[in-house]
Amino acid sequence: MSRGDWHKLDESDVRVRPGKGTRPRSKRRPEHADAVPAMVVGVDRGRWTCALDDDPKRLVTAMRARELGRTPVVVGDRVGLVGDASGQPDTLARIVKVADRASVLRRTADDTDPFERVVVANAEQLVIVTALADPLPRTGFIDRCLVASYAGGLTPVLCLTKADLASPDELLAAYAELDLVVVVTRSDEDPKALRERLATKVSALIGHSGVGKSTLINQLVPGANRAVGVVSGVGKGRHTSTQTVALPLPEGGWAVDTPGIRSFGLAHITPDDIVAAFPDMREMAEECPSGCGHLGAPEDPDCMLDELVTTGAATAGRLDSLRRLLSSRAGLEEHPD
Ligand SMILES: Nc1nc2c(ncn2[C@@H]2O[C@H](COP(=O)(O)OP(=O)(O)OP(=O)(O)O)[C@@H](O)[C@H]2O)c(=O)[nH]1
Ligand SMILES: [Zn+2]
Repeated sequence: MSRGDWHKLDESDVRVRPGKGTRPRSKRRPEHADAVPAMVVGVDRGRWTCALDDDPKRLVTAMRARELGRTPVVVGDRVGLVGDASGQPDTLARIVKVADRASVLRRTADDTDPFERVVVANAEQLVIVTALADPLPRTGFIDRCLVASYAGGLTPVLCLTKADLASPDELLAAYAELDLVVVVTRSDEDPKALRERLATKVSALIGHSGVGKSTLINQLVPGANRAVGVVSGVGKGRHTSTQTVALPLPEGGWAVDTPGIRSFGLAHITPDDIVAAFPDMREMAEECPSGCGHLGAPEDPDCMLDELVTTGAATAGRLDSLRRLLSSRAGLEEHPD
């Protein structure tokens, strides 16, 4: 908002980002000065597998301390452990602290579900795995993943698999204006570019069944033994694993496999959450009427983002790309994935 506009301010103009799950929790917790730091790498029926000091060789099984109540603790969470953290068989540590999250990959059961679940915490990247053929790529799915990553504070990486079957050119053109990191892979070649992209970082991988995500993870993580399924019809495959799990990369960092997650409800995300991820647009969006959905005419005829194109600050293609993402959020009734 420019200075001259101050007199137009009303309370609804005061923009407070709705931190939601990312807000620091203020619940009173006992101090545990002796707690040791660890990262959650797996969750199974009330037991959390944690890597002490992020070391994949020092795994400890833990339970959630009573004082944490029902605080969700998910893969990627940075926790503090007390009790027996030796990792010996039949020992159990206790999670007494959960650090504020730097990013969250959330989902809801569908767009109308008011309950959102964090599925991965603190991932720096979201790798959106999409096959170029068999099954055919779905831009609706890619767009929804992009929205979820922008809103959750993750950097999206588009990974186009099965390049031996089809050319990536059409998809690359469709996403060119978004400045995405794109890597193209095929199973008969080492995924070097992706490997380099993931090194030392925590990255969540998401993709429809059959796109080759398990094949990729097996290439990236020796010994991961992710079951490779058989594609049977468009987007259908065999599901062998359903647990989200962080797998250690030989280069350092973690690949978080999210086998059960193939869709996102985006009900909790506002248009401003998405625009905030576009540094060249967010300032202008502050000039928009309050409640602007930034879609442009006819939905938002007074949206100021068109001004960026008029003045040459952004290309029409880039604004169109942003608006396509915004409408993938707005199109609540259409939920193809
Ligand atoms: N032609 C070709 N086939 C591939 C490639 N990558 C994977 N496939 C095949 O695609 C099928 C599905 O691969 P998966 O790795 O199981 O796919 P996924 O995404 O893990 O699927 P789910 O295990 O069902 O979640 C398998 O038959 C693979 O052999 C590739 O780059 N090219
Ligand atoms: Zn607007």
